[in-house]
Amino acid sequence: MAKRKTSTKTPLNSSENKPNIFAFFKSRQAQTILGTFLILFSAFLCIAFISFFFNWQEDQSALTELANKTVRSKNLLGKIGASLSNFFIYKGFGIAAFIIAFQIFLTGSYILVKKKLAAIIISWNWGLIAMLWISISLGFVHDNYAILSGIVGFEINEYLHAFIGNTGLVILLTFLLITYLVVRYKVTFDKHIENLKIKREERKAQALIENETLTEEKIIEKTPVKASEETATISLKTDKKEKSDVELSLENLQPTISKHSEVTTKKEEITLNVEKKSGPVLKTEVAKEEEKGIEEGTEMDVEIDVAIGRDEEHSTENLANQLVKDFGEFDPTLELGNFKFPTFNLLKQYNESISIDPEELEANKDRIVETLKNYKIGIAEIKATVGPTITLYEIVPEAGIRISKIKNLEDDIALSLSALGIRIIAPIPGKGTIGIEVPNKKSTIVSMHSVISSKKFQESTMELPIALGKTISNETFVVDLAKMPHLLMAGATGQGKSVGLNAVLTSLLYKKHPAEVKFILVDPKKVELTLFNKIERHYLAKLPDVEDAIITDTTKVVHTLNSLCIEMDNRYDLLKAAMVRNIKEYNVKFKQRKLNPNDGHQFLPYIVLVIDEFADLIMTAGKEVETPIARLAQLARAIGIHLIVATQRPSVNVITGIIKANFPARIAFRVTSKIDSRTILDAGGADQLIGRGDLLYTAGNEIKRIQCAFVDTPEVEKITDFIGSQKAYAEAYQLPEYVDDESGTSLDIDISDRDKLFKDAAEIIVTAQQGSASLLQRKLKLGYNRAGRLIDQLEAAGIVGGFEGSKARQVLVPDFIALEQLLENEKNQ
Ligand SMILES: Nc1ncnc2c1ncn2[C@@H]1O[C@H](COP(=O)(O)OP(=O)(O)OP(=O)(O)O)[C@@H](O)[C@H]1O
Repeated sequence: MAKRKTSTKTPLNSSENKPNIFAFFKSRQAQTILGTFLILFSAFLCIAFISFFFNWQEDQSALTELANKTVRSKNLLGKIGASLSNFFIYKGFGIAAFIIAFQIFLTGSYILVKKKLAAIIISWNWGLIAMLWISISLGFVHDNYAILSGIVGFEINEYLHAFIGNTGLVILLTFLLITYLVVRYKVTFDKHIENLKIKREERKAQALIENETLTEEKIIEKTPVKASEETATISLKTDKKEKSDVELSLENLQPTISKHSEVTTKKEEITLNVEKKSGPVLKTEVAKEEEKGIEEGTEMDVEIDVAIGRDEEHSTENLANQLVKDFGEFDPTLELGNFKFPTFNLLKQYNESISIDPEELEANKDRIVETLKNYKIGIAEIKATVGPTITLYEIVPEAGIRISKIKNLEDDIALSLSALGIRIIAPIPGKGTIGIEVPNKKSTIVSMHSVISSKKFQESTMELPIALGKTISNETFVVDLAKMPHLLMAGATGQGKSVGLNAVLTSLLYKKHPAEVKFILVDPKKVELTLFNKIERHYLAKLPDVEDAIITDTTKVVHTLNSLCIEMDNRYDLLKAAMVRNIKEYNVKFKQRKLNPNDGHQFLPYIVLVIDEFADLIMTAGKEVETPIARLAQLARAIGIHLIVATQRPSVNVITGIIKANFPARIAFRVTSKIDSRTILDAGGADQLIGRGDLLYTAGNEIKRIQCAFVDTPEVEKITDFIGSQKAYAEAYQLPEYVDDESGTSLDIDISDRDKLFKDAAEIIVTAQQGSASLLQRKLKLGYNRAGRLIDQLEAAGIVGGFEGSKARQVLVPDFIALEQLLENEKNQ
């Protein structure tokens, strides 16, 4: 029973299995197998075809005896390869038979990537047509080589030749080729004709744009004829862009086009797609244009976009460029265009050839060697470099000797050498040697003349170059004050500090035009810097309504420092408005006329604040000077304010931590104790200097020993006379006004006690209708305290409302007339 049941079910199962076999052929597995087979078969054919071209004559006998095992074929793929090739090439289409291999490959790939059957059929159609055409053409060109055209090509060619002759055949083949290209690849002549037209129009438009100037643009906007020309140009460009989009899309879609007649409809669809793409972005504009009755919305939208972009570019760039073209770059030195820099002959020349007695050298060497030997330090090598005031003996100790041992023996070695000013550098940074600096018996003066006239200084491109003196190897030492960015100088009395300051100032006078740098000189001793009074209207900066440009009074120093802080804030505002990071970039932009002077922009000179005898100031004014100095030192570098602070007493209560932290560049002349040396340099050594301009310089890392250039008072006098006798500015550079807290009174309500800028402030506040202290700070160039006090007075006068936290105060006076009335009424009361 059971058996029967099974047997009855079998036919049913077999009928169900049938569609399953078909299903297998339809499955992806079968498709993958078929696709792979076709691709490999195409490769097989290709190899066979290529091989056939080389061996077809020898293989003829093999082809006739296919079944005979002993007859071998020379074809790489044997007899099968040879006979397939013979069939497709010789008896078929010649060289064009490769298209068959290619079509098989394409079919295999299409199956693998699941392309539709229709696509495969279309591809075969085009392939076979191309194969036929090539075969006939080759038959025509090489009628002697049947292998190239195959028998099919050869025969058809012969047949056609008999009917239409050679010329007819050429015409027919050309026509067929063009038809093929036109139908298959949509090659039309109008595209080329259009391209030619567009190119010509573009050239015209380009010429038009190039000729446009700023003024012409304005005319274009006003004149409808020219405006339409511009529109025409842009629409032409747009047309071209749209076309290329369509072409691209068509190419991409080509394989799916099955009939020639579909081409036109497809093209329409694609054009629509392009419009849809740009649609959402420009939707509102489309609506606007449609309202105006313009049919082709997209084209107009793009036009508007392009026009806006171009206008913006021209208005900003061209204005600055045009100004530079018309007037050249802004020249800050123009006002004193005839200013002459001081000449070299104002500086005294000394005999500067370094001469050292060889005996002295030898004796020093012997003593060094001997002294070190006493401490059991062997020397492998010794080398001497003779400088203007000292000679450096470089020692390479014997292997195994610890450097710290030599360092510890510094005092003993100095004693043995019985000379002042021995400094031991163990090891010399960057070298593996130990340096012992020994003063020369006869020192040479380094003249200011020699350092100023040196190539290094004259050709320097630094912002604020300072020729400080000469190094131990007799090279001119030039540093940039702008990079330091602030300098601390210390040294006991009579060691060359004032000469050092003069050297710094002289360097700047020789290199910088009065328009480029301004000095603020603070000299509590009242004698050192007085000579510079003569160049007040050229190089000095001072507070308004102050008699002397050189500041000697402590209260004035406090005012000046606070005023500098205001100047610093104002400069930062200018830099911010100009969107630059530092004074250098700002001035470059200003010179290129990219900043409008009507917006408050002006060329900014560097400001160098020199304070001699800083200790005196700290003793008398304390925190009052320390706070603004620290603030300036912290922030002023970017806006071109640089400080040079000199002191006799480098003790910790003068050079406080906060000052020290902000003055990375330091110069130490000879000091009296090691502690002082440590305070100024964070290292010993300054106590070992020999004085008379012998100094140690550090910019935060390595310490360098320099012989300061010597500039005497008569020389400085000559220089200041030379400059002072020339045409000057009307007055010294004006610093912003500063009124300190104490000068205001608490009785602000009293009209007579009001700030003298009260009326100006009231007018500014009423005009702007905004009661803020920062507005006054900006407009009147005031400090925060004074602006705040003015606001209080305005409040007391009933011009602005009460304090409202972070919000600006309310302005209670609506206009100028009301303000005038209010102030008049006050007076009458
Ligand atoms: N670079 C130098 N080369 C040669 N001699 C120098 C040099 N610098 C200073 N001297 C000598 O040292 C003397 C004192 O120098 P300077 O007046 O600069 O000292 P100072 O440190 O300013 O003293 P004080 O603090 O008392 O004013 C000068 O008169 C000069 O003779």
